[in-house]
Amino acid sequence: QTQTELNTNAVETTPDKILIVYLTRTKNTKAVAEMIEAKVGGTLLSLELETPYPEDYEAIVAQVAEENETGTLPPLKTEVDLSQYETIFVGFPTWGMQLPPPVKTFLNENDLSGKTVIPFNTNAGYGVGSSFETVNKLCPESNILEGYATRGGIERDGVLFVMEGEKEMEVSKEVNDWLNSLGF
Ligand SMILES: Cc1cc2nc3c(=O)[nH]c(=O)nc-3n(C[C@H](O)[C@H](O)[C@H](O)COP(=O)(O)O)c2cc1C
Repeated sequence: QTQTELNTNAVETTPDKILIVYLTRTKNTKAVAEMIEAKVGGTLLSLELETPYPEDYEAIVAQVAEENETGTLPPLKTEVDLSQYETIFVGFPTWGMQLPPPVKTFLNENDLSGKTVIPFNTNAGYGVGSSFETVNKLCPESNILEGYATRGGIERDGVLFVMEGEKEMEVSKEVNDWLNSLGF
């Protein structure tokens, strides 16, 4: 193989042009974000709300359901200038089988057109729901690459952070394989 052929699948970017933005509550998605950063470099950015969600699980579930129903986009405290970034990883938990409202806010108020967008997700075992589809919809002019999802916590059952020990090793390997398959 020639050098050109070897590189056909390579994502042509440098760490200073990579942003890893994520929403997290119990830090599972954050752990995946850090694994991505360990492999490709880039800048980590946690999405924070102007008004944080309630600590109580039932209360946040109710509030998110209400926001999803009414299409409310909760204002973010986090502001970022995306102009220097070419590749944007967007990480989030599944909430109510959807993309969490703060991530909808982020994708709504920032222009990601012409950029490469790569979603990643943790969930309680019910999958990504409509979240990846919604990323596609909210980034119509972006080059969206295959996402990654894994099982995280099950807060409903009191299972919060799980990215340690064997699980952490397993996810870390999967994340590496996924990033390799994308050409990183
Ligand atoms: C408000 C809320 C709604 C959730 N809805 C779902 C869901 O619909 N499906 C699912 O599999 N997990 C659901 N979960 C569980 C989270 O997706 C899972 O615990 C995830 O790993 C949390 O990521 P984090 O630790 O980065 O916050 C929900 C969690 C919360 C707090």
